[in-house]
Amino acid sequence: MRASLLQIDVNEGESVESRRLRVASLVREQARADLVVLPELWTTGAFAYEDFGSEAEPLEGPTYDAMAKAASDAGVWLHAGSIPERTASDSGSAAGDGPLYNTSLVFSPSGDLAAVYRKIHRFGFDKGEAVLMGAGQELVTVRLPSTTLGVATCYDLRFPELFRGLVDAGAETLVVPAGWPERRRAHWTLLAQARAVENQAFVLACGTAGTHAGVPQAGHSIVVDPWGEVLAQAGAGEQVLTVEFDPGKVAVTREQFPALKDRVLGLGTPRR
Ligand SMILES: O=C(O)CCC(=O)C(=O)O
Repeated sequence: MRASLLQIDVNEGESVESRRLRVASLVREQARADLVVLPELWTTGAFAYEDFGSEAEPLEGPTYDAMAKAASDAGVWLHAGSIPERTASDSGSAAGDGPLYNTSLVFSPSGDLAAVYRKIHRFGFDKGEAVLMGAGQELVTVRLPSTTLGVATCYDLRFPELFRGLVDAGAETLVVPAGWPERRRAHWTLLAQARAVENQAFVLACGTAGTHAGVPQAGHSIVVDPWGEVLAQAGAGEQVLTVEFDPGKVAVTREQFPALKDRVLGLGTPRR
């Protein structure tokens, strides 16, 4: 399986529209890949909180259209990263009045929508995304011909129980688009390796480059195998990180070192 992670430079010097066009043409150039992965909130920038409202799109908005077409033009599975999604109000009366979500879109090689994942753990504690966006409620896996993807977004990487849920649902390749900041880059690499080792799964973690809203981005997108080995890691700038890997290695690793089978569930709370 050949995967290309597109570590996009997200900065205010480029309009959302130009970036969308540029990213679509970069996706089209990856026709030799089976799977292409984009970062979190690459239209606005994950820290550009002030733009979330004005740049939010309905699910089937301009980014959806551009990415569906790019996926089918290239004939690739495309995890199109995430968009700030504007939902309809609960009453359904006026499209666009409901909560925002940090929503990931996955397209099949024919450009059909294969999955939608709304980020479960919102970043910012009591500000930023945590107050501006709603929380997703559902774990999402996507069946590809050679592997099952489990999808998560950025801050989700810190919550191992989410990944265990994905593994229980059959995930073998964990895909994590992110807009991770440079100041916590060490955590990014460490957590990507930890999620791979503990779940005996591939981790494909794709971040952004550049600086937006005054926050330098970590870049250093990373691909880790089920044994925790780093197969490839990007540098700091915009980069296409391409790797080939054998998805069959997940089953082999889980068979040869069957730690997942030794899980003890329902341990409860410690006795005082
Ligand atoms: O957990 C972190 O350090 C970064 C998380 C983040 O930037 C995000 O989820 O947007």
